[in-house]
Amino acid sequence: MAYRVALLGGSYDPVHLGHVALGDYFANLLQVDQLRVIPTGLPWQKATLQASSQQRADMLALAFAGQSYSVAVDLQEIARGAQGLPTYTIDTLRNVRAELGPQASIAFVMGADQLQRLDTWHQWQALSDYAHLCVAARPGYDIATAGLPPAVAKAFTSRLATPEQIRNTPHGLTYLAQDFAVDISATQIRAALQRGEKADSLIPPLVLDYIEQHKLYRS
Ligand SMILES: Nc1ncnc2c1ncn2[C@@H]1O[C@H](COP(=O)(O)OP(=O)(O)OP(=O)(O)O)[C@@H](O)[C@H]1O
Ligand SMILES: O=C(O)c1ccc[n+]([C@@H]2O[C@H](COP(=O)([O-])O)[C@@H](O)[C@H]2O)c1
Repeated sequence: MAYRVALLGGSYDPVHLGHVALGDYFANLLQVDQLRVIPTGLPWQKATLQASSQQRADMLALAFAGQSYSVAVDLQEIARGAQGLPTYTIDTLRNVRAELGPQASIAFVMGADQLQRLDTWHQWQALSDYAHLCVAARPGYDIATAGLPPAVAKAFTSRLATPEQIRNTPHGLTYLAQDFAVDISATQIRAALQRGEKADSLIPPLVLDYIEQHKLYRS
């Protein structure tokens, strides 16, 4: 049987329980051999990040420690960022495809907020040449295809598939987890921490300890 991996890219400033739930959801749905979490290096569409690359990677490892499935933190985007190269998902997918070979099932996971702006991503129409696109609904973001840019709606709905089809195909299909509903964002957490609140219902305990030890997000 071909190798199966789900990729979960993000800024993770900081990682939160929404990310862990997202990883759990698709790791189980797709019965992956590995969940690969990939912190961005230079996320060109985001304002400056507060935590360093090392800190974001450290927090990710703590957040996903002890899951029942295999998890790896992939530092390739941080390495490219250190060379001054912007983080383009297409580059990451090309690298993972070259690493795992043509038969592996590779699923790139994102939230509904990113699907809504997928047509702004670098070479977005080529993403499906390398991976499946798996999207989770997110409170506050309309996932109905009528709310998507027409080209995204067309590309996404024409390739909708079942989890089984995604598990058994290398790339090119889409999936929408409409029942996913976790109302947590890193923006909300940064604001809470800045106000001196603990945000302990939103962040894994080991990540909260790390944030306190390193005095992150206080200003
Ligand atoms: N609560 C959530 N529900 C569904 N998807 C989510 C959720 N939180 C994050 N994601 C998805 O996880 C990926 C990484 O998200 P990111 O690290 O930017 O977190 P964020 O909470 O969206 O951060 P910020 O508030 O700083 O924009 C993105 O694809 C995003 O859509
Ligand atoms: O490739 C792009 O141009 C691109 C543009 C915006 C976002 N992304 C990716 O989408 C993922 C989630 O991004 P973010 O900003 O929500 O953390 C992360 O892996 C980013 O690198 C990718």
